[in-house]
Amino acid sequence: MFLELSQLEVRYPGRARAAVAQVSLGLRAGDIGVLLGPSGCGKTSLLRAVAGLEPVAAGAIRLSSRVVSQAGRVVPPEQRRMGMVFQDYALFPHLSIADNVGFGLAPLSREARSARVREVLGLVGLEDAQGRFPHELSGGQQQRVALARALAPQPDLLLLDEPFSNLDVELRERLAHEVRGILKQAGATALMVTHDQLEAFAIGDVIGVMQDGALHQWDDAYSLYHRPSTRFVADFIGHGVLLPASLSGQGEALRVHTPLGDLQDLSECPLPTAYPGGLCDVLFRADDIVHDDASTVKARILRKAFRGSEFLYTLSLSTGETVLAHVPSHHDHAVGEWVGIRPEMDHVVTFARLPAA
Ligand SMILES: Nc1ncnc2c1ncn2[C@@H]1O[C@H](COP(=O)(O)OP(=O)(O)OP(=O)(O)O)[C@@H](O)[C@H]1O
Repeated sequence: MFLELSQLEVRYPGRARAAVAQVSLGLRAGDIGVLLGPSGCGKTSLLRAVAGLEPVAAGAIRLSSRVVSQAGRVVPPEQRRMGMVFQDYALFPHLSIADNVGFGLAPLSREARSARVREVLGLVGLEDAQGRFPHELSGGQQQRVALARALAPQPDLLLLDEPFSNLDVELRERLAHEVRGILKQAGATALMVTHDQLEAFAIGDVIGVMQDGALHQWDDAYSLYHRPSTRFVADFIGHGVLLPASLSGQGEALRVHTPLGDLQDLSECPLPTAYPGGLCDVLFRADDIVHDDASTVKARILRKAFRGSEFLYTLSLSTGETVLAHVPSHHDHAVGEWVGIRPEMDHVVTFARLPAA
């Protein structure tokens, strides 16, 4: 692993709870990692610790197997060969784009510096902007300049702190895709913080979901969505609900009884002995529920949200539970109508029931 965090803990004076608690993860060279989570979950504290801007209370941060942070010892940021991109671009307003990008290249000769500036501005698609000033560029262009400036000295690791949060929602996801392309072309290893899951999915090879300082899962986007390892991840990523279910039998006779009927495809399903009395909760994603007029399971439409090619229906079952379903938008039913639905899932994701409150 290029970047390795082991049992990392970050604490602030006077705060009883750790801002980052026992986080372990590894990022391979050339990979883009993303830390995702709600406000206050500790992602910025973790990024700042990796940058060397925050001391660590316990555990260690290693870069290329060398310890750069542990309790009582922090290699300063300037000795870590890292680049940083912040949400506010932090460009120098009185310097031209070329001078902004060349700022960290002082040790190079004038020729080498301007060649490198041209090269990285080419990488971010702004080779023609060299002589312009930051205020003459759009927000998205300024952020690409900030990226070029961070990449210019060829850092070992690039850290990005909510780099798109000052941009329009539509621009964010597009820029995230573009930045991914740029980082891959530069062969950069990067760690980014965001609270926006579409951004995280667009840019990350591996994504960590954090809550209350803890890292719940460090995985690719597909696994976070389809194989969430905790209830929090299941709830935080994508649309879905957890419904009470019971497991019975084993082998071919293994059954999952749910309010939507018995589930057929049981790959990855634990045995009934995994839960007391075989009672558990099962995750139903909106795309696990198919609209089927022939189905005996009926649900009433509570709400519907138009998403272009599909509707996101919120449905109430006759048993009282609420489920979500993505339905192609040519099936345009009215709120209050009863429609047939059936589950269609690739695999079953189960969690232990929460103790009754
Ligand atoms: N300098 C500080 N001093 C004391 N407590 C802090 C400090 N910085 C952050 N915290 C606390 O540490 C916890 C984690 O904060 P952090 O900024 O890392 O979260 P975050 O996930 O990045 O949130 P956001 O998305 O809102 O920036 C929070 O409870 C926060 O109040």
